Amino acid sequence: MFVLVNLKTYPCDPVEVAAAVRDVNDATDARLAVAPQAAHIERVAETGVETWAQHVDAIEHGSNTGHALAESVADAGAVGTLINHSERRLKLADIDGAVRAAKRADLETIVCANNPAQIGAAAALGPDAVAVEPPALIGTGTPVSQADPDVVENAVEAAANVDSSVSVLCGAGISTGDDVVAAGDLGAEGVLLASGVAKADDPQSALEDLVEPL
Ligand SMILES: O=C[C@H](O)COP(=O)(O)O
Repeated sequence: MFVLVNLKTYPCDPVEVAAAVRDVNDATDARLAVAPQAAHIERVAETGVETWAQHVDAIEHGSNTGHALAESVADAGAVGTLINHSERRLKLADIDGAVRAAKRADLETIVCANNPAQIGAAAALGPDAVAVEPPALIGTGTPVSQADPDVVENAVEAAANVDSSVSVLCGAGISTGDDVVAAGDLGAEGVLLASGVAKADDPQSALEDLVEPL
């Protein structure tokens, strides 16, 4: 399983969490990575953890003030990027452009979507993976893999119907090892999570519990 920890803009120490993700990754068969804010990518990547961006824009070098250029994110140390996270929604054309920009910079891509229908559309854009996240469950601690298993199974089916090479992750409310196992049982190849680790008093302990059954 792939466990991608999104730090969003939570007031955690990104380097401390990154070091915990790195150490737990080294002690498990699961693949763990972290997605810090853009301003923290370089410091996080220096810990040796697999580092992802939270977003890139559908742009090239040029006059794009305030945008996130895929090449700059890669230069800072990211190896992949989320696109169209529920908290950073894009228009369809911009999702397509962001996937292309990420590929140009050799970044792995995960396109997020709200539901299985959107997952099918996202898979058609040719990302490496898609992630289904019902917005109503994000940050609630109620795991999508248990509260809404149909959405995960239907997302897996929707992606496979379009392109069987596109992996499917799920996210929202996932905070325990049982939640991750349930996601895998529904056909997800990974999970996207945030508050369960970024808001934990002891992120390393939270991560150890997450991967313990894997
Ligand atoms: O990117 C992560 C997802 O939005 C899930 O967030 P959460 O684990 O806090 O529910």
